[in-house]
Amino acid sequence: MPPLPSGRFWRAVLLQSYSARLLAGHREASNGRGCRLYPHAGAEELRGELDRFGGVSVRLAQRGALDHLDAASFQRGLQAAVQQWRSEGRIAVWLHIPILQSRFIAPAASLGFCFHHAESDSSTLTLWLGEGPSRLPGYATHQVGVAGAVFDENTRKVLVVQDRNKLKNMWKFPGGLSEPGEDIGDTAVREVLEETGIKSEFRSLLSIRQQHTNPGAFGKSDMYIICRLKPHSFAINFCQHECLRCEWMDLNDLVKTENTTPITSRVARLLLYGYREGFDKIDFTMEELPAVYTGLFYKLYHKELPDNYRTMTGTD
Ligand SMILES: NC(=O)C1=CN([C@@H]2O[C@H](COP(=O)(O)OP(=O)(O)OC[C@H]3O[C@@H](n4cnc5c(N)ncnc54)[C@H](O)[C@@H]3O)[C@@H](O)[C@H]2O)C=CC1
Ligand SMILES: [Mg+2]
Repeated sequence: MPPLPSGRFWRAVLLQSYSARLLAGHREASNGRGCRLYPHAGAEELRGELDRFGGVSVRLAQRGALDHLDAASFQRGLQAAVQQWRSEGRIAVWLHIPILQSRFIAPAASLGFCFHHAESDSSTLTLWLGEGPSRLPGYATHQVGVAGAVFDENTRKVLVVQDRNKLKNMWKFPGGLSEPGEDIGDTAVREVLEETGIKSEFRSLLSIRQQHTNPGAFGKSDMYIICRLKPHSFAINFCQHECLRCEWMDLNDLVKTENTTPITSRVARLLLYGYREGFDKIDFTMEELPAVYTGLFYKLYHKELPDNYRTMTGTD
């Protein structure tokens, strides 16, 4: 074995393979204390960083040092590293594995690592090292679907579709799954356009349904949000892949029909109430506000109130 670095460097790691040896190191990272795996003989460097909770995050390289490392050597090296992290009081290890290095998943799992999540090109495994049960947060728990109730106040008609791939042909509002980073209102407007060809504008949020272990959500929970939209065009050109039928239906007819889903029926009644009594009675409107994180903004949805609520300081 070659001489090991001393001082702040760790004393022992070792991933040994035909051509690569990796040495786990310890150093001051630019943003605080960090951990680092140092390769030998030109193999690519692997880094780990400490997070603010006392966990260590290791990102395996997409290519390079690990290409020639076999699973057994990786497992020995990881085991030594875990022992070191444990002795240093680290509370957890986050191991990010690019999809092309997936052969290291099984050896990590045999050391107690579990999947935390996977994206299209990588998976993230975790190992809890702290006391008691793991306090690491889970990954995404819900999918978000958004529908648009496009209501034309002039004709009292609302836009409805029937899905093509359903066992029962029920009327519902056009909608679909939100994309990462997409605002709720933008999803509603986009899905309505894609499914029906109708252009529209976001007005308010009407209802949120939360349903668990949804079969269409890969066993996760489903948030189904219905927005009120105002139409900007009226000529229907619906998506043949997703929809069987699409039409402008009188709101009274949608309220009365049995050929609809319970939630569509309920929201149709909500719309009718808003139409009669004023939409301010049913609308959750949106306001964009600056987040505590510099440069970021968020959308806040709540019932519209008289302006003086913004400056109220107490109950008097
Ligand atoms: N109660 C209601 O009125 C209904 C509410 N929803 C809600 O709408 C949201 C999802 O909307 P969607 O219109 O379903 O999403 P979407 O508009 O994003 O469309 C999903 C597309 O993926 C396709 N697809 C789904 N699973 C597939 C698979 N395994 N293989 C191949 N293609 C597949 C579908 O045919 C469809 O074309 C959810 O939040 C759900 O709860 C959906 C249907 C009815
Ligand atoms: Mg859809």
